[in-house]
Amino acid sequence: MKQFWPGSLPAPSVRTVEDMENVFASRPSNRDPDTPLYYMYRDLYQTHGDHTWLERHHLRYDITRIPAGVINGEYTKTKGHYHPSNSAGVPYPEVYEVLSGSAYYLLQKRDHTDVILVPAHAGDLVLIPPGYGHVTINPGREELIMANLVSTDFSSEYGEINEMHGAAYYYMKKEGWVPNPHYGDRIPMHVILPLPLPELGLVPGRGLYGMVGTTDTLDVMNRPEEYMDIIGRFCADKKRF
Ligand SMILES: O=P(O)(O)OC[C@H]1O[C@H](O)[C@H](O)[C@@H](O)[C@@H]1O
Repeated sequence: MKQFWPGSLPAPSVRTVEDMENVFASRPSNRDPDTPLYYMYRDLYQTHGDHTWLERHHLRYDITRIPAGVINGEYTKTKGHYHPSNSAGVPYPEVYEVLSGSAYYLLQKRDHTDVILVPAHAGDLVLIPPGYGHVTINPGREELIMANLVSTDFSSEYGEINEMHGAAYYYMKKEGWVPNPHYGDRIPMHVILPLPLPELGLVPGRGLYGMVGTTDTLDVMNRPEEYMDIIGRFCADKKRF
């Protein structure tokens, strides 16, 4: 972690097998419920000036570590959640950066009409568009380390993902992508590659933390309604899986 975060890190929040048991394709019966699955280092800043800037812009920078692993045949992943809407009625977006390893970002529209897979590698930036629930899968053999910038003005919503036993697809070691039967008919899956979105300041090779304290348009995180044409361009670039 030292190469991604200078100095000390706060104690992480940990998701365990018990926290995740209802979102896997099958309940991980052979694992100690206290087994840690991933680690979230939240609300990070390097200087007091950065902290003030982040607070003033209602933003949070986090790092998450997802060790490689397979639980009951399924690759390790985050629990998954949706974001609520802001005062303009538009759900909050989020942006991720893969720091190390590789990731599958599985995004799904709240009305279950669309599923988008974004495969990403170290250096890639991935926008979670407003209205898409999201799960991050570690499909590799290496630990996945990723960062995110997100608004501090909301709490993630887990209810629907819990009720549906996870996202619309499970990524299994043997079978590959398996539709979650709780969603009924198979929802079409599309692929989008991580796209540079220079209008939002999202340019590959430039770290997310590098945007802290600058005048770049991280404004999208709290006022997505002002950037829907740019976000629409990202979503329109999808190819049938
Ligand atoms: O909330 P989960 O579904 O467990 O997903 C985990 C991720 O969620 C959000 O994006 C947080 O900002 C991250 O810090 C965290 O790593």
